[in-house]
Amino acid sequence: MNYGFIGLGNMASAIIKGMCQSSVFPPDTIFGLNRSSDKTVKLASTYGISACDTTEQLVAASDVIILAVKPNMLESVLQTMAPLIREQQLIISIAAGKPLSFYAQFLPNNTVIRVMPNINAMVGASTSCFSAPARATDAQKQLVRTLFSTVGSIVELPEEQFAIFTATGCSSPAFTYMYIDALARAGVRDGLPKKVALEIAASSVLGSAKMVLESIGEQHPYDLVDQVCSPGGTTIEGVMTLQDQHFEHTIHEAIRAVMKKDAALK
Ligand SMILES: NC(=O)C1=CN([C@@H]2O[C@H](COP(=O)(O)OP(=O)(O)OC[C@H]3O[C@@H](n4cnc5c(N)ncnc54)[C@H](OP(=O)(O)O)[C@@H]3O)[C@@H](O)[C@H]2O)C=CC1
Ligand SMILES: O=C(O)[C@@H]1CCC=N1
Repeated sequence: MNYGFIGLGNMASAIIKGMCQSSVFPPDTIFGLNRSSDKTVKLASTYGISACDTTEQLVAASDVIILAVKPNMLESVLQTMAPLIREQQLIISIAAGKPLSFYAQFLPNNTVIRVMPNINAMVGASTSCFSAPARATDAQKQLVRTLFSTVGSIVELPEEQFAIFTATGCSSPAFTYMYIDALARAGVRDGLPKKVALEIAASSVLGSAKMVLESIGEQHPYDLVDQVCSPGGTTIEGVMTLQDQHFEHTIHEAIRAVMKKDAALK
């Protein structure tokens, strides 16, 4: 089975890295095509994947085609692909916003599966989901699970939940990076070197995420908050300041803004 990536930016590079580092997907089964050739050349030399110069070459070589261009490039990519595609080829798209019905306009005879990974795929820690049409076979869905398991975890969701998964699972790393940097910056103000402050903040966030994951169903996150807040202590001052400053509401509004933009991409 051969795999062809169209678009070799941040996400495709992360997925190709995961595939090549697994023992499941040999590099000689992976093909790549990018608008500018520098990224193709780099991935070919780093991982040993095959570089394609044209859509014709990539489509001819691939059993599974992974679309990893920005949503605004999809229409022209799909128009170029449509006359070249064979019915048995599986299409996987990781683009935000575009529903399965969008792809069916261009490729009515092919199975298209939407996958939403996140940028933590770069370190093998993506939280991913996929939505498949009724026509998708169990083997096609299993292939998607196997492929994206090389860069983290993956669950199947109904397409109605794809946008909120994208916001809470795949846009949120940006918010979390901002939070980590804000903690570190505050540490710098009080004398910590930035590198040390970042290590402390990121490590604390990692541990906190582990605590939440290991207590789901047993303790509410606010039970954990209460365990940090000593009566009359220091942390409660920070917690109440965050509440006064609408910390939670700000996060909710950020997710709402992501959802609004996602809907506009359709
Ligand atoms: N970044 C993220 O956190 C996530 C992104 N996504 C989705 O993944 C997709 C890719 O995002 P990301 O990797 O961040 O974006 P990038 O901009 O890093 O990568 C997109 C790549 O597509 C290439 N490209 C553009 N047009 C064409 C074309 N016609 N043929 C071949 N290659 C083309 C670009 O080439 P060039 O080098 O010339 O610019 C670029 O390398 C998007 O649809 C996004 O919604 C999904 C989950 C998370
Ligand atoms: O910002 C974006 O459009 C993509 C979708 C999820 C993360 N990044």
